[in-house]
Amino acid sequence: MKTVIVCDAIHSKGFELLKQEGVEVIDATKVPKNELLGLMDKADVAITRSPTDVDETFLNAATNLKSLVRAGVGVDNVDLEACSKRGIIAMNVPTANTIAAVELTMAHLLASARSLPQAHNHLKHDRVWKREKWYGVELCGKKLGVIGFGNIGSRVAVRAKSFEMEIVAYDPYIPSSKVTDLGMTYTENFNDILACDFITIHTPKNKETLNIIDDEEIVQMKEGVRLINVARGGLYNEAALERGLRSGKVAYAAIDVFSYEPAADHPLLEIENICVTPHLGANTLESQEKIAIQAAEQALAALRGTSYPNALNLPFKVEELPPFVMPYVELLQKMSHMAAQINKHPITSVRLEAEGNIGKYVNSMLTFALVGSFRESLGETINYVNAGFVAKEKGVKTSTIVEPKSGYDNKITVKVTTEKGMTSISGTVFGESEQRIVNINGFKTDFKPKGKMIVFKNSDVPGVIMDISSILAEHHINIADFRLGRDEHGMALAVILVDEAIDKHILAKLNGLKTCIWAEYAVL
Ligand SMILES: NC(=O)C1=CN([C@@H]2O[C@H](COP(=O)(O)OP(=O)(O)OC[C@H]3O[C@@H](n4cnc5c(N)ncnc54)[C@H](O)[C@@H]3O)[C@@H](O)[C@H]2O)C=CC1
Ligand SMILES: O=C(O)CCC(=O)C(=O)O
Repeated sequence: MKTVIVCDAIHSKGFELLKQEGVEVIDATKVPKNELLGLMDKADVAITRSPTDVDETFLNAATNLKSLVRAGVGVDNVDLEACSKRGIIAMNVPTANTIAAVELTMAHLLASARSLPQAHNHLKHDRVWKREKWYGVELCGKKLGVIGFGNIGSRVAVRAKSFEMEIVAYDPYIPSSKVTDLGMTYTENFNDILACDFITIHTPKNKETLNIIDDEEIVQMKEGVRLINVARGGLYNEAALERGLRSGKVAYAAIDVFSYEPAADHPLLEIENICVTPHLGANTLESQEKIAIQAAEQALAALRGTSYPNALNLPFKVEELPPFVMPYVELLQKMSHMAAQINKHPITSVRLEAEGNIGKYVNSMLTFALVGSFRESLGETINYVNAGFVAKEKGVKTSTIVEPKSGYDNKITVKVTTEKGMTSISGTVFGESEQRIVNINGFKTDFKPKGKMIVFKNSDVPGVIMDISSILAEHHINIADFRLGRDEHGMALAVILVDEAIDKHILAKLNGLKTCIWAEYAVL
């Protein structure tokens, strides 16, 4: 039975879904993080949230892990490269908590304009009714700088615009029209953001965005600027923010996320003019239910091996490959697997050549050639995520090239080179999905890449077919199909499809025939 470990709290609907499907579920949501490691080797799939760091320590303990579902958006606490090296497919759940995070940002934006928590505490806890102490500012007519105009940032902007704010958006990775079509200002100049009255950030946390607001930026800001962060701690340098707040340059900060969490002892909590929440961006009932269901569905799909929704570390996006490419991809993996079976030596290079429209997709397709080539020696441990890493680690050279057409609308050729030489196999697809291997090592052929087959290279002299068939008959091996290709140098190459498996003794007898150059066996 397959096992899913749930490392952090998710809505009960997620647990129900997993249990309905009959998988073993380990509920580790209340297990301390140091004890969690002791359970990780049991899991095929793990579901995590922000409290669980998926780092080398976690992954070293997760010896059986095939997939990981981060039940949320941000993957700054998931070591994607370490996952890829281990062949672990990492997925996130990118949109289920968008509205929850957007609405919390709006709450923080309003709180920051009116010092809501401070006014609340003054009345409720200090029992002081002092209206003159709590003068705020209006959002209407003010400029809101939005850094990162993705799912959350763009929706915050739309809501803020309805409060009659003027929106200035900075996001170098989107077309400007995404902003301007909404009647907002797009800028490539970060200084335009620094000139705003309110600034909110909605980018991932990475090398580029860490400390994107630091002392230098705060110096350039307006006196009395208000800063909101519902994305990740550290995007605003926390020490710089503290200095800005203490000096009064920053009038107010509203912060949901911290560079370390839990952050109950964080220095920012000592500051008066700040509104803080303990990473509540995703914490609405609606969002938690949606995330848990989607995370469970993704975990189940991964367990079935049928799909990997929102996979983050596949070297290609399956959904971006047009349907006509899919049979080629499958054919390529089979051809590469065949090449590795008939040339069973350490692989030194894998080259993919393509003719026709299929040529546009050679780079994505290379992964499938690598998986096929390594399948023989590495079995199921090789997959689409780690194939590139394995090739690099083994020093296997890879290349792709688009060639002019040579008679087929589309043709792919994989050339697998080992210490003993190169094996070249070409294939094409007839109609929508009829896969055919059409050439092996320069010998024309035509057969479906399926079943048990002997590949036999020989001197093109009379009697060879009889010699082969009598050895096979002697061992009660039925021939299902026989395809012969000949060249102009007196050589021939036969692909003999057989009904029964060929063992090494039969193969040795075939190789012992006087006319045989070599004979190999492959199963597809
Ligand atoms: N507080 C919380 O509980 C939550 C926090 N988050 C955080 O919010 C972040 C944003 O989430 P979404 O909007 O869903 O992600 P998204 O991927 O839809 O949007 C991110 C945007 O940031 C932009 N971006 C990337 N690098 C940038 C840079 N250097 N400068 C400016 N823009 C840049 C991207 O182009 C993209 O448009 C997540 O990465 C996550 O860390 C998300 C959900 C809940
Ligand atoms: O609830 C969580 O795990 C945090 C949500 C979050 O920060 C995210 O989705 O990026």
